Amino acid sequence: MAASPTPPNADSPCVAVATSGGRDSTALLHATAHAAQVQGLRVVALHVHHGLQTVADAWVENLQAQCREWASQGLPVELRWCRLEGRPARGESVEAWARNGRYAALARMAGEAGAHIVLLAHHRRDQAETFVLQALRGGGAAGLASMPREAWRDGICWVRPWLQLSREAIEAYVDAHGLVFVEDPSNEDHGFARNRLRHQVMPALSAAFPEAEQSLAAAARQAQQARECLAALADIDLQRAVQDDKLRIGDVTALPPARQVNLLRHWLWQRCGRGASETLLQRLVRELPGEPPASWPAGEHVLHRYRGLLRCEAAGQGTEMAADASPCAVSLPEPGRYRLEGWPGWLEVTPVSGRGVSPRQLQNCLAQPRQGGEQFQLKPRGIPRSLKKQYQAEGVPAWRRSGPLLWLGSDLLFVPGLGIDARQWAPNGEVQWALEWVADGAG
Ligand SMILES: Nc1ncnc2c1ncn2[C@@H]1O[C@H](COP(=O)(O)OP(=O)(O)OP(=O)(O)O)[C@@H](O)[C@H]1O
Repeated sequence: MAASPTPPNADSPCVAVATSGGRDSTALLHATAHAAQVQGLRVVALHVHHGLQTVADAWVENLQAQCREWASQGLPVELRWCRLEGRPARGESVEAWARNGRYAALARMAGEAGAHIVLLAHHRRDQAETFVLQALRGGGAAGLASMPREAWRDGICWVRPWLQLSREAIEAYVDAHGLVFVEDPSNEDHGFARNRLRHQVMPALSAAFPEAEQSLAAAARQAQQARECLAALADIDLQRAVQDDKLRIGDVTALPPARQVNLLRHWLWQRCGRGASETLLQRLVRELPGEPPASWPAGEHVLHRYRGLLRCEAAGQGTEMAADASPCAVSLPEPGRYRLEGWPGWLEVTPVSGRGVSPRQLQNCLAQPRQGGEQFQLKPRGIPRSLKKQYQAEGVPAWRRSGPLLWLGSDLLFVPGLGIDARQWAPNGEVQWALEWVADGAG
C-alpha cells in the first residue's frame, strides 16, 4: 500500500480499535492501521485490563511493544489502556461485570482520544454462537438479533466490520502477516457457557451440518430485521395508546394479544430502562381489561391501573400528601368536581346507592392533610384502624393516597384511596354521595 502524502498528526480524524491482544483484534488493529495510513487517519488501540488474571499484565506489555514497533514502521497507531477497579459483587456474573466495565472504559478512553468510532473484532462464528446462546436462554427477536454490525451508544458508534467474516479468513490474514497474539487461558474455562458451546457444541454441529455457522449468522440477520419491524409497529401502536407518560388501557386491549405484548414490552423498556419478563407481559394481557384500580410489580417499578390508564412508577415512590397545604373549609353542595386550594387535584362527588355519605354532611366540612394517628373504619362491623394499616391491607398505592382528609367536626368522613368511613355511611335507601380524590396527572 502507498503511504499517505500527508502523514496523520494529532489533529487527524481518529478511529479506535478495541484490542484484547487476541488473534482477531490484533488482526483488525493491523488491518485498520494500514488502511488508516493510506487515508491519513489516526488509530488508537484501546485495551482494558480486567484485573482478573495476573497473566493479563503481560498482555499490556505485549500490546505496548507491538504498537511501538508498528509506529516505528510508520503506522499511525498508539495504545491507550486502563485497568478496571473493583471486583464483581457476590452473585454477580464475572462475564457481565467484565463486559459492562470493559464497554464503559472503552467509551471513556475513545472519548478522551477524540474517537467517535470504535471497531470490535467479532466475526461470524462469534455471531453464530451468540444466536445459539440467546436461543438457549429463550430470547425473542431482540435477543436472537444477536450483535448488530453498527450501534450508537454512549456517544460512540460501535462497529463490527468483520461480523460476516469467517474465523478461517482471519487466521489466514494473521498467518500471511506473521502477526503475534496472546491466548487467553480463560477461553478454555468450561464454566462459561460460551466456552462450552464453542468447544463442545459448535464443532459437533458444524460436523453434522457444514453450513451451520453461515445459517445461524443469517438467522441472526433475519431476527434483526424482525426486531426493527416490531419496534416500528410498537411506535405506531404507542402513538395511538399513549397519553402523557401513561397508556390508555382501552387502546392496548383493542389490539390482538401478540401486538399487546409487543406494545407493552416497548413501553416498559422505555419507562423502566430494562426488559420486562414474559410472565409479567402475559399477566398484563390477561388482567389489564377491568375497571377497579390494580397494581402489578415490575422489578424496581410498579404498574398501576387507574381510571382506564396504565402508569409506571418507581416502586415506593409517590406523594403521600401535600403536607404543606393548610386546612380549608369545604362545601360540596352538589355532585361534580371541586378543586381545593393548595391541593394538586380535585374531589369528585357522585351519587351512589350505597357506601356513600349523606349530602347534608358535606355542606360544611374541613379538608386537611394527614397528621398521623387518624383512624379509619372500612366496614360497618369492622374496627377503626390506622390509615397506614388500612392502606396496606387494601393495597392502595402511594400515589392514590395523596389528597386531603375530610372531617366533620371530630368525625373523619373521607380518606383518599379508601373512601367514606363506614361510621358515616348514610342508611340504605337514602340519598347519598361518594367522594373520590383525583390527583393531577392521574385522570
Ligand atoms: N480486554 C479487552 N480490551 C479491549 N477490547 C476487548 C477486550 N476484550 C475484548 N475486546 C473486544 O471485544 C471483541 C470480542 O471479545 P472476545 O472476548 O470475543 O474476543 P477475544 O477472544 O478476547 O479476543 P479476539 O477477538 O481479539 O481474538 C474483541 O475482538 C475486541 O475487539
